[in-house]
Amino acid sequence: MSEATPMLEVRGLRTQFGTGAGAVRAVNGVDLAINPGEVLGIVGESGCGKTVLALSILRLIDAPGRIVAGQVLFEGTDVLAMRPRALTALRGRDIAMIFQQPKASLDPLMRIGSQIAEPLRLRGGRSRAEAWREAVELLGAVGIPNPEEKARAYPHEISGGQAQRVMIAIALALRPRLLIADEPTTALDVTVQAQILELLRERCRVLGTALVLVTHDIGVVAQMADRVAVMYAGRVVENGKVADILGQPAHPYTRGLLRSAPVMGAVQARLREIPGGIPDLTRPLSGCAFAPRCEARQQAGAARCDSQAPPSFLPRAGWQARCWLQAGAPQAQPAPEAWA
Ligand SMILES: Nc1ncnc2c1ncn2[C@@H]1O[C@H](COP(=O)(O)OP(=O)(O)OP(=O)(O)O)[C@@H](O)[C@H]1O
Repeated sequence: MSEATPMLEVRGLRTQFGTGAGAVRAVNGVDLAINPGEVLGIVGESGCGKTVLALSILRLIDAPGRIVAGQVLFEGTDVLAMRPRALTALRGRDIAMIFQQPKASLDPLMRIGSQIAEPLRLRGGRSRAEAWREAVELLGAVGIPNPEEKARAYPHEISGGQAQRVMIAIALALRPRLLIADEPTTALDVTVQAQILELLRERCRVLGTALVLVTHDIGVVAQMADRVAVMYAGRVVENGKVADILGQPAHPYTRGLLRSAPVMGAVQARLREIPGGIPDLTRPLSGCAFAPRCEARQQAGAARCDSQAPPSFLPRAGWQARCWLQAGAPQAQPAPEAWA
């Protein structure tokens, strides 16, 4: 962790889904911290629990899902214990969220200007005219051409990229302290993805909003984030500064992700997928969840990997990795209890 006091702390979070086959442990003991104004990337393969973690932070998990343990402390107050009224006030005003499918998140029957103006009027105390004027300004700030005219358009009249720009304007209209963006560019044409990410980072920087960016693409993390949490099978397996972790990953899973994606313009001869798939999350794990796919475990023949879940080690201050065999293990110290 950096020395800053975290704005949001997730402690021991567990979210499960009841299914006929047993409880899916989608988030299985996550600890995380987000500092004011920083960009935290959450990365991992499909199904490793990123979306469920993001939704759990805002208590947006529907049945058969249930948060079964943990705390989500926003500026010291546990979101999981908040009463409905406080929770409603928190969402959108303090913490906002944007999703993968911008068009599905917009109201098809409402002009886009009104969709931005509404929260400004109802929750930001603006008059109708002020809210509309600000909505037009915000459309301009997120790069919508002819914002006055576009404010009167309906969602079906704009492109997917423009819809995501509108969602960013809506999410940031009330200047939240934290924005959670779940794969915000996955549904968009590749040509606009980089522009939208750049816009997101720029708007958050201007407003001093911290950003949690959920992505399966470690290249996006390299481009955007200050810190990264790498998730595998419902857990954070490595967590720290992007420069440390992408420069010298301690966890074999992080190394596998890096090998399977082009990063920071590095010239790579060949991309290699990590063989195998994520484990069945209904089964209790006896050792490291990644052990069956882990090259380092195969080379070292470490039986401990199969029988004991690794605690967090600290390769360096502010850097945690859950691996018995991590690079630099001799210097690595077990993490304090809160992170173990
Ligand atoms: N409603 C649900 N019922 C049962 N299982 C669920 C439900 N929603 C999610 N899961 C399971 O929880 C696990 C984590 O899913 P999650 O969507 O968080 O993964 P992800 O890392 O965000 O992947 P993706 O990038 O594909 O969205 C998966 O095994 C998924 O099948």
